[in-house]
Amino acid sequence: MKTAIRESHLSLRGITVTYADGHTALAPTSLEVQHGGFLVLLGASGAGKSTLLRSINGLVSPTDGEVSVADLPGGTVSKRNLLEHRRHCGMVFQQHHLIGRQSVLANVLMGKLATRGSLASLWPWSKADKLEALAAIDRVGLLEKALARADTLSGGQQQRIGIARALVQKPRLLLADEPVASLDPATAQSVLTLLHDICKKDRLTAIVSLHQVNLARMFADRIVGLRQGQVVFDGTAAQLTEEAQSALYAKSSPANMGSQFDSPSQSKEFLPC
Ligand SMILES: Nc1ncnc2c1ncn2[C@@H]1O[C@H](COP(=O)(O)OP(=O)(O)OP(=O)(O)O)[C@@H](O)[C@H]1O
Repeated sequence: MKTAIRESHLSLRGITVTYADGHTALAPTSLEVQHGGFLVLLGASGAGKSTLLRSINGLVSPTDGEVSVADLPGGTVSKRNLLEHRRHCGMVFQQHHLIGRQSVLANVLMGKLATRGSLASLWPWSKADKLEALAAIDRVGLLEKALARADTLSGGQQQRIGIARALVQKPRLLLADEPVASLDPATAQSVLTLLHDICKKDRLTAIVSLHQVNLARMFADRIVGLRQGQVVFDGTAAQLTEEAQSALYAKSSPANMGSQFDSPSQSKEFLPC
């Protein structure tokens, strides 16, 4: 087990999530995630992709199991080191979670609160902080928009700013929950290309949930397929045959999961990690 933790960036062992209403969204799930990999989570709506991502950064407390991170003091994520874990864990959301009436720069600086604590927002940002935020905005190609209101940007531009906000945190692990779900196909591909290129250049470990199988095939080093809370596929894009893809999105429920999974995914409130 120790060897696996040393070689992996992230180890999930028997992570299980049953929500307060009795829904088991994630059956016991174990995964070893290697350093610097670009792992894509696929699965139909309600399969448990967001639940898995949120279990990793502690936005959801697993009912059972543990998450271990190679470079985290203590190794296993617990209440004691959760904040430290989140400092190194950037998150990109489907709906950006930008504050529309604030400037792009102010939104990106929010990413620094993960490393400084929320009280930092009570004091003016230092010049060094602003320069770092501007550098992150430049990396996503939107420096000329730094002083524009966030709500004047297009959806694709807003998602680029969401990426810049995660980057300013200097994460080691980047989690992205359907980051391109609300974009048109061409914009989705260009935003995902940007995210992929940055992760590779900075050697970030990335776990990205997607609905677009074609994009997963294009960018993933590894695809993990979830179906009704269980891992039913784990392999490369080449190994995801048409048959495996059909099985991943098949409608019928596994016998042991019951009808609790028939309801559509509910909307959820996310918080930055
Ligand atoms: N807070 C919650 N309370 C109860 N059930 C929940 C909660 N959040 C999610 N669920 C349920 O858990 C299951 C998995 O949801 P989850 O959002 O993880 O799936 P998903 O694969 O990310 O779906 P989507 O692609 O639609 O976002 C679904 O049945 C969903 O309704």
